[in-house]
Amino acid sequence: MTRAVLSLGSNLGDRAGHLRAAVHDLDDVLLVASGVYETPPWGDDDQPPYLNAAVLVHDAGATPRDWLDRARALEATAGRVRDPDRRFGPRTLDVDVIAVWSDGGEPVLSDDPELTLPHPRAHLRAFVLRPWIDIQPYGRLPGHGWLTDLLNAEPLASDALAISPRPDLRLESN
Ligand SMILES: Nc1ncnc2c1ncn2[C@@H]1O[C@H](COP(=O)(O)OP(=O)(O)OP(=O)(O)O)[C@@H](O)[C@H]1O
Ligand SMILES: Nc1nc2c(c(=O)[nH]1)N=C(CO)CN2
Repeated sequence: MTRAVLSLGSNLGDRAGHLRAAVHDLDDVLLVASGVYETPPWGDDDQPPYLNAAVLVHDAGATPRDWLDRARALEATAGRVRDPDRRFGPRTLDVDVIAVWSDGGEPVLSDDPELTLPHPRAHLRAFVLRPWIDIQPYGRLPGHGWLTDLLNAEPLASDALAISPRPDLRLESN
């Protein structure tokens, strides 16, 4: 049995539609969805702004690997095409497995390149932590500490200032 935080991002096509479709697809495991945020591109400036959100999901039978498979399936449904020359380039939908916890609430740690847990760049990304803190205000990023501390320290504090809530684009929560 595992819980996971997944991060959702889109900056191509019907951005809000891609996020909504992903959340709809996760309906059977969804505990709560964050607000939607407009965020400047991170890691590759020459692309449109993203919409980002985060979800907390739970499945009695899911292994950590099942969450990755589910994330990939959601990206495929959104027609994501990978450009090998642009690692952080534009995409219809990006779903990352940010952190996973076992039944007892212990964080799952992994250095497997196929599924690194927690996600190796989550602590650098205000676009991940800002939505996440909506749904877990007392949340901790395993190995890095409280979300509040991470978001209130540089460089993320400055990045967070450039993030705009989009209350007009609410996602469904169960
Ligand atoms: N926690 C994780 N969540 C999602 N993918 C992961 C994770 N750890 C390792 N990966 C691997 O990373 C590879 C690249 O994933 P992807 O193409 O989504 O990267 P990206 O979204 O461009 O970059 P980033 O992972 O930095 O957001 C995938 O093949 C996947 O197996
Ligand atoms: N703002 C923002 N920037 C990104 C995002 C994302 O979801 N939001 N995803 C990326 C993929 O690695 C690269 N850069």
